[in-house]
Amino acid sequence: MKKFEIAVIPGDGIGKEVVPAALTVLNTAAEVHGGIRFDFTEFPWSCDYYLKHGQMMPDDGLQILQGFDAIFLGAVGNPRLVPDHISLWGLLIKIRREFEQVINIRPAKCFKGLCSPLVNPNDFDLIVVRENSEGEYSEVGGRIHRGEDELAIQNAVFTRKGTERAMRYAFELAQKRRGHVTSATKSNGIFHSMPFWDEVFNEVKQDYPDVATASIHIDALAAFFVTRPQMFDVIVASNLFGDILTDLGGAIMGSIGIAPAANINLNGKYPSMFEPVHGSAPDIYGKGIANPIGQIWTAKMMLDHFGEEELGNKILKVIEEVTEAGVKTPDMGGSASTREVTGEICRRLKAL
Ligand SMILES: NC(=O)c1ccc[n+]([C@@H]2O[C@H](COP(=O)([O-])OP(=O)(O)OC[C@H]3O[C@@H](n4cnc5c(N)ncnc54)[C@H](O)[C@@H]3O)[C@@H](O)[C@H]2O)c1
Ligand SMILES: O=C(O)C[C@@H](O)C(=O)O
Ligand SMILES: [K+]
Ligand SMILES: [Mn+2]
Repeated sequence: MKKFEIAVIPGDGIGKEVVPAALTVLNTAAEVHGGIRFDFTEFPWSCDYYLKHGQMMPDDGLQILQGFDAIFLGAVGNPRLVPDHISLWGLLIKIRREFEQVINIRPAKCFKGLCSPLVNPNDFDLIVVRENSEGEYSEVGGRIHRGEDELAIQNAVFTRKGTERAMRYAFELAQKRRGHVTSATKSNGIFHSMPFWDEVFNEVKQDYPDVATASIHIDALAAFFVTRPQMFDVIVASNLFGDILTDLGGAIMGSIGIAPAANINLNGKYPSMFEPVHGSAPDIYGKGIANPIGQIWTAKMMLDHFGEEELGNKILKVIEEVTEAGVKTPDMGGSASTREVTGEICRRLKAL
């Protein structure tokens, strides 16, 4: 029996609804498999925790997490209680950074049974490789002269190491897929970092002559996500561009509530973290209607990471069957609850 030790952080808002749903599916998947087991250890780190303790996680939080095979997280953020930059940098981004989860992979594809808002919802199947450790997400800068003459400076940080690492990951992924990488750039408007990004891309691509490439400005690229998403295979993007593109990836699938993500530690020193693209959705929290598919598909990505691709593929297949059968939450145009969608996924998984 293979055993996986998973640290579970439901976090805030609908994280507390979709994480338990995904754990139910994971337990069902383990039953179906017969040879694996999950040990879940839950941590209450969240904005509620912050209100009680003055921090998003305890001082030794990272030390505690380090011993696990993976971290399974829901969402972080409750702007009514804690400013977003405090809560995210205190938990989600802290873990990404300290655990050197330098790549964030976020697939999007045309899904059976989903109602895409696209006029021409052509078959598309793309994956965004988001640089996850630097770029526009930086603590370098500051604010002075509070008041009328206030000034805010936010520096972006692009290292050759981080840029090249994300690009190489994208090329290697493309070699296993349809052999195409698109670089998301903005070297017409961003004077230093994006020309640098382009230079590194042009260097790195020389090492992958079997992979075709394109370099497209992020504004045009965003439009192409809507008008012809089928043109993309792998897209490599900076931290912020990748963030924005992947909400859009969710939207063109039919709902941001189904988009999955994986924060990957490449050097094996720390666990990787699995959390969907969406946030804590305070507008629907507590109604029992959050779409659990993003979190469940994220669980599938965790299984892939563990080398259990076959089981992961079964989960994805069942998710598609369930949406095709019309068991969908309201964000996808259905009327099912989180619990009903989860129950149907488990039922079909057992019946496979
Ligand atoms: N990775 C993360 O933990 C993460 C990601 C994004 C936002 N956030 C945080 O979440 C909070 C809310 O942010 P936001 O409103 O910008 O983004 P959001 O993703 O939480 O919500 C955007 C919209 O999508 C809907 N939505 C999201 N997930 C859904 C699901 N599973 N099922 C059905 N509908 C869903 C919401 O109801 C809302 O209308 C903020 O505090 C933000 O900082 C956290
Ligand atoms: O900005 C972030 O990275 C937080 C959230 O929007 C995400 O996509 O994970
Ligand atoms: K999330
Ligand atoms: Mn985001």
